[in-house]
Amino acid sequence: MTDRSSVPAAGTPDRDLQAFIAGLPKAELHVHHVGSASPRIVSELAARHPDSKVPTDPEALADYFTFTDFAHFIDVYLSVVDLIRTPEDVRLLTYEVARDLARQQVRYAELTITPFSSTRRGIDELAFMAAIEDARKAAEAEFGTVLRWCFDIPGEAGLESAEETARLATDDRIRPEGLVSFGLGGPEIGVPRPQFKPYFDRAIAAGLHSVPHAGETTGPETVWDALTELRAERIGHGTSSAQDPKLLAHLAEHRIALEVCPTSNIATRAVRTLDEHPIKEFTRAGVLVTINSDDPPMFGTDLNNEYAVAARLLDLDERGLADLAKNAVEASFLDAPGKARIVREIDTYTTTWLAP
Ligand SMILES: Nc1ncnc2c1ncn2[C@@H]1O[C@H](CCC(=O)c2cccc(C(=O)O)c2)[C@@H](O)[C@H]1O
Ligand SMILES: [Zn+2]
Repeated sequence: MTDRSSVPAAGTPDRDLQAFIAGLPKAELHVHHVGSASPRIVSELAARHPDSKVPTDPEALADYFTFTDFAHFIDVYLSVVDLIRTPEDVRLLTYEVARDLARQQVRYAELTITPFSSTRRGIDELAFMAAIEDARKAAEAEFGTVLRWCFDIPGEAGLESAEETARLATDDRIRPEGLVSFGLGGPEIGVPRPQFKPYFDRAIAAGLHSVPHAGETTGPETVWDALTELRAERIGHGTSSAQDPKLLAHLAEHRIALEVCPTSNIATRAVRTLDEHPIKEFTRAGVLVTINSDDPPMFGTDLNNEYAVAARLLDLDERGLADLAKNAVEASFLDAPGKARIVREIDTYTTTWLAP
């Protein structure tokens, strides 16, 4: 067995609670498209492209997905991005991601996609949009899981990537029907958030929600920048918010949710250990916490495991877990009837589970 000691095992030894989580209807708000490629899909694509340094053997892949720091994680991430070369690769990846989400009883997911990374590698932009939309519609019809898109700027790739992402997200002839939000990802160090303000302004004017990553690998000032300059409605990670009580109070007062991804933070070494993760400080301050998986196969996790980790860190029972699932529904960009339907489902499931 490959050593994955940097990644925590399942968060709780309580089998009943794990079974409850497995069946709990959920919403996933922070999960990356390419970062969700299963080991099977990655191996298959790597075998198809022997020039790639990505291993084809699943055992070797687990080793390959062990990261020394955040920069190393991004290097590895981009080597997987390099495997996706045709619209059919994009369609297959998207459809398989939806299948994995459906298996975990995820009813609704906002998937972060970086279209710049694909168009700059030569995939035709309209064929790219058609591929994700085709997969979205097939997944909804076949699995009942509703997918929506967040297009993110890979900030380290510079303003050229911001311009391209804004163009693809706002041009009516190109933007896909499932697009609901606009994001910013990649390394934060040396990539100040305020420079992206004009692009977020354009996306917001076009009706998109603002959901940048911030405070994952830098301090709380980055989260403030995301709020004031990029008009963030939710924050990706926001881990360092715990260092600033005024910021926590602001997030709580304005119901700005944090998209917390505990195992990701350990795997990329943004946080040292799970026990040092500030999630408890967030809930204590009254911040709306949502639980997410980020890049699940790369971090040896899935959304169900993230709920198990949260149950341990926050000492939650079934009702507490159901409340976490409802937080994600509340913070989602689903319409009101859609939210009410999933909340009802969560309540019915929980009541039935707890009935004597
Ligand atoms: N935990 C995470 N935290 C932050 N981001 C995360 C996380 N997980 C996944 N991502 C993704 O990583 C991408 C990074 C891509 C990037 O930096 C880059 C730089 C230069 C060139 C190119 C290119 O494509 O040519 C790409 C982001 O866009 C984001 O979607
Ligand atoms: Zn992320």
